[in-house]
Amino acid sequence: MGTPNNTGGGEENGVMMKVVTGPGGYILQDVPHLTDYIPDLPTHPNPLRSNPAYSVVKQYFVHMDDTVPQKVVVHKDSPRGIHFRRAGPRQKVYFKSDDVSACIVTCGGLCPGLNTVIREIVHSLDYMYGVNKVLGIDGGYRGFYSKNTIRLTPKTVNDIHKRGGTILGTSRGGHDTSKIVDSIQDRGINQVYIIGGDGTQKGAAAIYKEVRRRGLKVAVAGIPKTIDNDIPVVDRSFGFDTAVEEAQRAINAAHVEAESAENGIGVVKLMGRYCGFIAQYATLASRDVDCCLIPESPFYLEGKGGLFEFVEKCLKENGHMVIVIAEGAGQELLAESGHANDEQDASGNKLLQDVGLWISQKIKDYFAKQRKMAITLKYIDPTYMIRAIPSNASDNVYCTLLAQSAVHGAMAGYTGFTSGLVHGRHTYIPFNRIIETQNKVVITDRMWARLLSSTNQPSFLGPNAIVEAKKEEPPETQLLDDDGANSGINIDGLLRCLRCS
Ligand SMILES: Nc1ncnc2c1ncn2[C@@H]1O[C@H](COP(=O)(O)OP(=O)(O)O)[C@@H](O)[C@H]1O
Ligand SMILES: O=P(O)(O)OC[C@H]1O[C@](O)(COP(=O)(O)O)[C@@H](O)[C@@H]1O
Ligand SMILES: [Mg+2]
Repeated sequence: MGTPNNTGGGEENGVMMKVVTGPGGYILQDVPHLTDYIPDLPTHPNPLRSNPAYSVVKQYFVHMDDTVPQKVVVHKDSPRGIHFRRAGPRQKVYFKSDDVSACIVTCGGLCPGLNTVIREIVHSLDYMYGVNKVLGIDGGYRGFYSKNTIRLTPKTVNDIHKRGGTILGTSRGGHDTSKIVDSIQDRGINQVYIIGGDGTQKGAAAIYKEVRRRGLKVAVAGIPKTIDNDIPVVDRSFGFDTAVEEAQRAINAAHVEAESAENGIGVVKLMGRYCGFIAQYATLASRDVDCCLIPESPFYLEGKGGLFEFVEKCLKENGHMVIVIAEGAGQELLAESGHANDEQDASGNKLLQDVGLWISQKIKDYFAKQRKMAITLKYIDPTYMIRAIPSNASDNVYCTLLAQSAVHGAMAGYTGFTSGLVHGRHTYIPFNRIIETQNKVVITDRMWARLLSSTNQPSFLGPNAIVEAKKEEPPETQLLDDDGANSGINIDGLLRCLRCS
C-alpha cells in the first residue's frame, strides 16, 4: 500500500470522522484512537506476545496497515473505495492489565447470543490480557446511574452461553449521556463494552463523544446485536441466524396445518419492525413459503396482481399455501383501514398494529364474502420464541469472535468503534457509519429477486410502479450501490435475468 494521506475528517452525526486516503481512490474510514485526544499515552507490549498459545502463531498480530474493503465486487477501473481497519490484537497495548477496569452493558430487545458475548468479553479480558476487574451494568443504560453493578469473573460467566436472554438484564429508553459518563468516571471505568442494536449504538456514540469531550482515557466499544439485522455495514448482526433457524419451526407448523386441510392457509408473522430480513431468510430457508411480505415491499390486496388473486391461484393449483409476513409489513394498509397507531416505545421505536391478525381476517372475509369459498386459515405468531433462546452454533462462533475483536481493539487504544464482520473479515467500524442509516432489504437487489423466483409470488408493484419501473432497462450487470438506492427499479427485469441465467 502506498503511503496514505491522513485527511483528518469532519463531524458527521455529531461524531468525528477520521478519514485516510491513499492511491487509486483508497479511503480508510478509520476509528478514533485514545491518542487522538490524549497525546503521549504510554504503550506496553501486548501480553499475548508471551502467551504460549499465541506466540507461536505466525502473523498473529494485525499489521497496522491491514484494512478490509467495504465492496468486494468491483470493475477493473473501479476506485479502491472505502475500507475499514482490520480487527485483532496489536503488538502494543495502551492499558496495563492491572489498570483496566471494564464494564459491560446490554441494551434493547433480547437476542440470541447476548450471554455468549458477555462471557467471551470476560474470558478474553482475563485469559488474554490478565484483566480481572469487569463489572456488569444491571438492566441496560439506566443501570449505569440507577442500579448496582455485578462483578463478572470467568467462573461466574462460565456456562451462561447455554441460556437465552442476558444475565445482565436489558431495557429500552433511559439513556442519559451525562449521568452515564458521570457514573463511568465515578467508578473509575476505562473500558466500556456496549452490546446492542441501532438505538444502542447511537447511545454508545453519544457516550464516546462525551468521554472525549471530558478528555477521559476510556475506550468505548460497541458490539452489534439485533435479530432484525437492521445494522448497516456489517454482514449480519449476531442472533439473526438463530432467529431464522427458530422461525423454521413456526413455518413448518403452518405448512403442516395448511397441507392437511382443504384450501388450507398458514399465516406466520415474524419479527422485523422496520425491515424484513428475518422473513426473507426464513422464507428462502424453508422452501414451503408461497408468499413473503415485508415492510420494504408494498403490496395490495384486491384486484389484478394483488394478494387475494395470488392466494386464490395458489389454492387452485396446490390446495394450500403458506404466507410469511414481517411485523412491519403492510402498516400503511392498516393505517388506511383505520388501524393507525402513533405510539412509540421508551426508545422511540414505532409500536405496531398486529398485521398478522389483520391480514388473516382480511383473507377470511374475502373468501367468505366475495368468493363464497370455504378455507381453513391458521395464524401462527411465534413472537418472542425466536429471540428468547440461546444462540446456535454459528452465532456462538460469531459472538465469540466479535467479543474477542472488541477486547483487542479496546486494549489497543481504539475507541468509538463497533466490531463487525465485513465480507467475512472482522473489522472496527466507526460509530458514525453504524448509526447513519438502518439496514433494509433492497427490493431492487438480487437477493429479493431470488426470493421472488423461489416463491413465484408477484412483486406486488402496482400498475403505476410497473410503468415507471419498465421505463428503465435493468443495468447491464447487477452491480448495485451498497444501499441499492441508485439502481434501476425493475423487478421483472431482474427476474427475467435470473431465470435466463
Ligand atoms: N438516538 C439515541 N441516542 C441515545 N440513546 C439512544 C438513542 N436511541 C436509542 N437509544 C438508547 O439505546 C437503548 C436501546 O435502544 P433500542 O432502540 O430500544 O434497542 P436497539 O439498540 O436494540 O435498537 C435504549 O436504552 C435507548 O434509550
Ligand atoms: O416487545 P419488545 O421487547 O419491545 O420487542 C419487540 C421488537 O424487538 C425487535 O426484536 C427488535 O429489537 P431490537 O431493535 O432491540 O433488536 C423487533 O423485531 C420487535 O418489534
Ligand atoms: Mg433497534
